[in-house]
Amino acid sequence: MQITNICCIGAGYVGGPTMAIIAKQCPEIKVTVVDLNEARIAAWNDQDMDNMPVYEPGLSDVVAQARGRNLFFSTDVDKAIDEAQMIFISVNTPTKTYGSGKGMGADLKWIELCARQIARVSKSNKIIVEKSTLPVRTAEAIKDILQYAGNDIEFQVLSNPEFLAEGTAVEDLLNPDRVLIGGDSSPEGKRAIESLVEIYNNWIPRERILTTNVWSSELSKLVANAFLAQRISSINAISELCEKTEADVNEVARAIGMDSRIGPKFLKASVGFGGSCFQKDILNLVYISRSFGLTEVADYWEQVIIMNDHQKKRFALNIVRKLYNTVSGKKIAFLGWAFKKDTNDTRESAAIYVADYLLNEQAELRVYDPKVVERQVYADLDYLGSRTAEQNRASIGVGADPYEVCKGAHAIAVLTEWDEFKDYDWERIYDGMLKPAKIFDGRNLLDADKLRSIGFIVQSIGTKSLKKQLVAV
Ligand SMILES: NC(=O)C1=CN([C@@H]2O[C@H](COP(=O)(O)OP(=O)(O)OC[C@H]3O[C@@H](n4cnc5c(N)ncnc54)[C@H](O)[C@@H]3O)[C@@H](O)[C@H]2O)C=CC1
Ligand SMILES: O=C(O)[C@H]1O[C@H](OP(=O)(O)OP(=O)(O)OC[C@H]2O[C@@H](n3ccc(=O)[nH]c3=O)[C@H](O)[C@@H]2O)[C@H](O)[C@@H](O)[C@@H]1O
Repeated sequence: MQITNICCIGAGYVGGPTMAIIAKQCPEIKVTVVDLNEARIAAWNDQDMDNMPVYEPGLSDVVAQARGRNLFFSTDVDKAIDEAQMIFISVNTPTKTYGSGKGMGADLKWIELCARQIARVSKSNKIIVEKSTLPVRTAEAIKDILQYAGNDIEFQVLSNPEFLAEGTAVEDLLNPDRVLIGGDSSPEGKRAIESLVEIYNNWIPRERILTTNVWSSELSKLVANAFLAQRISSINAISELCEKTEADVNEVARAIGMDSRIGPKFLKASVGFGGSCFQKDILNLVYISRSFGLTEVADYWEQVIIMNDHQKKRFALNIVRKLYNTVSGKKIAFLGWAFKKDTNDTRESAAIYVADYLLNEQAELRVYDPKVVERQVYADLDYLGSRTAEQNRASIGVGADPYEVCKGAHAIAVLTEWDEFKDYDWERIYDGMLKPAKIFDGRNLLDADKLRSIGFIVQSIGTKSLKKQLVAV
């Protein structure tokens, strides 16, 4: 089927950028992105590109090019469903916070609501595309709901998981390693797969478009994220060993990464991975494995999360230890709050958990992040529920000037690897701090030797310098 009208339910970090790129690359297809969240849709439609709800390098240009031509953002979900031949479901699938599977399984209520709405509104045959990350066999539930709608409409359900990383979404979407499409092996299923292949084939070579059965596609997405996160937990585990042995984790990562069987990517030791997906998707994998009675499999993958939690806590406790075992009333400046650079997304950011530990120790925190606004920092802490909103606001401040944020601080903690941090006037920052001025670099981002020559005491993750500095402290 030649697709000329697409709708995407969910205008978030995936729905927005993904559809913007399809609209850019396929000017003959009308793409409508819908969401229940009116403020979000208004922000996507804002003429001032600085107000876009998702910050991604290069995205505002893509949206500016296609919006109003063949890319539309709307809250009229029914109308968009009715008109579309192909409907992407790109809604949130967070970890469940209640009932059975609480804290482990994916909450699929928004997926089910979409399926019911599609079943209710549709008057013509449609291809439904799972873009959200879903537990394996979710397509079965979606099919059930659609089939029992009783309206004699033919629905094909495809799985087309998204592999973009935030901060590089535009680049990843324009030039993906692969596109994965899972579908039925029936003639109708194959035709549906082919319709989606044709869309991607407008800019992605056919050999990079992989087609599989639905279940392999659904499961591959969870597995890809689990493997990526596992590499980070592996190198973070080694970072702790490096600190005890005077090995340098950067050197170890380089040495092992040059083995082509291991490869150099995703070996950067850090304060711990964050983001909306790694933890949720691994927990989901663990939950599914346990539900099949696969205890060893579940335990194996759960360790990736346990190690990540340990790394975040270890970083925070180290700050306390190096500030003479108390941070009560001490000012600590946070550089970065986003879960990685080049995004305004803070979901599951390591910064939130490090802040929470330090606030429990009665530290006074000041935060600077180039893209995260004050209300988001408060919302993230309030969501944890560790203390009241008033208490959070009394002990953490957010500033728009990094020099002001660092002024009078006992220590600086680098939580996000924003490039601009490297280029600051570090002598000026040093002059404004209490002495000894300490930097805890959770991203191994800064030039530690240069900072030391200024007078800072620098603690990086997994480097021998940590031990040497210990002696100095
Ligand atoms: N954030 C990322 O980088 C990636 C996310 N994913 C997956 O994509 C999915 C979406 O993730 P994000 O875009 O980050 O989530 P998000 O939370 O940014 O966006 C989801 C949007 O769906 C809307 N929504 C929920 N139910 C709705 C309904 N019934 N009708 C209309 N709109 C509805 C919400 O209002 C929200 O704006 C998740 O399953 C996630 O695991 C996959 C790859 C990358
Ligand atoms: O399903 C998803 O949501 C996406 O999850 C990740 O993308 P994302 O979370 O946006 O960003 P990553 O670059 O993977 O970084 C995740 C976290 O790991 C950290 N990280 C990454 C790499 C590394 O070597 N070390 C490290 O600590 C980052 O700082 C960040 O906190 C995957 O990389 C995407 O392929 C996937 O589509």
